[in-house]
Amino acid sequence: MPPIISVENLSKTYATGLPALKSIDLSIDRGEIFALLGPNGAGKTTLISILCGIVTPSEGRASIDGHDIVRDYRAARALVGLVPQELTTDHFESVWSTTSFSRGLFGKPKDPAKIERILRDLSLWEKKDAQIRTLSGGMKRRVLIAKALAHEPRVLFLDEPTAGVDVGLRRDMWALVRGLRETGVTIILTTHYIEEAEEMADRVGVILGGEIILTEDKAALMAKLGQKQLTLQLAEPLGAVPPALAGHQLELADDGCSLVYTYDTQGDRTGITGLLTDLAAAGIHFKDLQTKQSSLEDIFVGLVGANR
Ligand SMILES: Nc1ncnc2c1ncn2[C@@H]1O[C@H](COP(=O)(O)OP(=O)(O)OP(=O)(O)O)[C@@H](O)[C@H]1O
Repeated sequence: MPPIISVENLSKTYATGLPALKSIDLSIDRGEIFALLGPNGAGKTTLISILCGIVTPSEGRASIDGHDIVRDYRAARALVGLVPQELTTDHFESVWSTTSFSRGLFGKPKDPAKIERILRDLSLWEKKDAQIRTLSGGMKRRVLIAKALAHEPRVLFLDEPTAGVDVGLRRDMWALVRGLRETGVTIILTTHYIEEAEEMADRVGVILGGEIILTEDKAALMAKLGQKQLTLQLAEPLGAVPPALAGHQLELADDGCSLVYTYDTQGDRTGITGLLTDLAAAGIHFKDLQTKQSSLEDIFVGLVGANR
């Protein structure tokens, strides 16, 4: 099946002369949850805004379910729901009317049962008649999601969906997004919370300085996450790794006081037992040890640092 979103050679230079996106190529499959990670100013919102028809690209092409986002704007836009980063809602409207109005904007016939379903799924039903200004920040964010879903989009863009949201609500939001995916909606989210991408995404893209520097399946990332390091603090410093230990993936710290062993937590065998046996046989004693798991955050920080 062709990808639901296809982006080719997409660039954006703002009137200020700033190149916010540089020749982006990207394909998003139907039904996947794709997390777009990147530091402030990397170009995430610009990319989403172009795909939603809010910002015009300077170069290149993008299509949503085969509809070109420029030439076939209406058809492309009708397939998309956008939950913006900032809380922009009409404060004096009720939850019900603002959500129903959003559906009407896309020319969809009134469907109170559909709106009710959306509000119930978002735990907003009890608040359907409340003015938006009376809601908490977390509820307002859910109203934005309700509005974005009102016209039954096939693709949902969530720009920083859980910024400023407490931990409990963040987990609720994750469950909600997973539920949406179950209904066949493709989800693209931007986030600064690496944990969020780790928790939810099928695939992760890293954008930096307007360029996508990596897209990878979460499974592949998990293999990277599976790396662990065991650091052994030695009782006596060493000048070099003894030849008897050459078979192990060991590195000696510069001061010779610790040995670092890197291993794969997802492998059948970590090799730790063999290492400890060989260390004892070589007469090497250690006074302390610690292990450290590399997280998606470590990988992300490493990637961003290496590409700056
Ligand atoms: N309307 C605009 N005019 C000029 N420059 C802009 C405009 N909008 C964004 N930019 C610039 O384009 C670059 C990319 O911004 P963008 O908002 O896409 O980044 P982002 O990755 O979403 O950042 P954040 O994580 O801070 O939301 C930034 O340098 C920003 O200052």
